[in-house]
Amino acid sequence: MIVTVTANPSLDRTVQVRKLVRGGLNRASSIRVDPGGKGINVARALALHGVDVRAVVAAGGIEGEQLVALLAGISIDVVRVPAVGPVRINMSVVEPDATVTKFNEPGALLDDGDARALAEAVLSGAEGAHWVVIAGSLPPGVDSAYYAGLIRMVGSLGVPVVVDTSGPALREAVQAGPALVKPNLRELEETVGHPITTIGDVADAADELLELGAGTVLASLGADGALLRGHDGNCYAEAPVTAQNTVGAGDALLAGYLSEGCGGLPALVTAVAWGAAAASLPGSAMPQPHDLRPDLVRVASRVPWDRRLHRDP
Ligand SMILES: Nc1ncnc2c1ncn2[C@@H]1O[C@H](COP(=O)(O)OP(=O)(O)OP(=O)(O)O)[C@@H](O)[C@H]1O
Ligand SMILES: O=P(O)(O)OC[C@@]1(O)O[C@H](CO)[C@@H](O)[C@@H]1O
Repeated sequence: MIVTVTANPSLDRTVQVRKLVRGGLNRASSIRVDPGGKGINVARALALHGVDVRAVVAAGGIEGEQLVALLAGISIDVVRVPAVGPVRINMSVVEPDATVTKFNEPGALLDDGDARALAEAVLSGAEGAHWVVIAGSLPPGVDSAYYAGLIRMVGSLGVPVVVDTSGPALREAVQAGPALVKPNLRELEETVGHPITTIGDVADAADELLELGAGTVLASLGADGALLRGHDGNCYAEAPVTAQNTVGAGDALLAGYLSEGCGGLPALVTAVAWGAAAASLPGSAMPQPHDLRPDLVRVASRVPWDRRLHRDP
């Protein structure tokens, strides 16, 4: 069983427009709502592939009820900690050329009692789990050391932890020694404090995370695929697809990696297939088995260290 933790979930509202007019009236031609937040997305992707998964989520208000209702059709054991504040709504505006403009709310204040209840809900069901996945931002009111503390507590149960977060919480979480960390390019740059332009730069930044305390680094590079770097080596893979909406692709990548229990290159190949499939789907839809195109995944026999990265804004 895999346990995911989402301290700051969301309802992901995706609005399609014909043209985005800044300062003007934008009429939507279609909308969709997905249950969101990184840990929730990892759980959705795993459940769609038959993996036994529990999602522990702090979810208050009627938006929290809606979030749980949206998850009802998927085989996830949802453990809801009824937080005081309502679940946020994150909006993506999509233009016909697939440009996505995303607005993430900070989320409602999570008070000390809620944060403690969330940690207790994680710990009470973590023993014997294959992984605990801590993913997404921290909501207002929660100390940046919260994830680091949770990693240490879960680690003391002998359960490996993966973390995917951002800002000061990411650096502190890495120092707590998670088995795996999944940064994207922006998160790598903010953690090491300098720009990254090539795959070689990604490897150097990943080395800094390994030195800080991470067991392995799965760096997601958008259209450039992903680099897996550990103390005993590295591998690189990518899959060219026509992207429709990349929101949640990093969560699908991570879920794919975890679904291959053995790690290493086979897990990276699965991860990239799941990430590319998510990027080619609308909204923050997670891929199902029939969406996957493993035939598109290219594994580099030699990592192209000097290759310059495509960058999203
Ligand atoms: N345009 C694309 N073409 C092909 N594959 C893509 C594209 N965008 C993303 N991917 C795949 O999805 C993975 C995750 O993408 P990315 O690095 O953008 O994640 P992320 O920033 O963590 O996303 P999110 O936070 O929205 O989940 C990449 O490693 C890659 O395998
Ligand atoms: O604000 P955070 O917690 O960093 O990210 C939240 C979020 O952007 O991440 C998911 C995609 O990875 C979305 O479902 C959600 O809207």
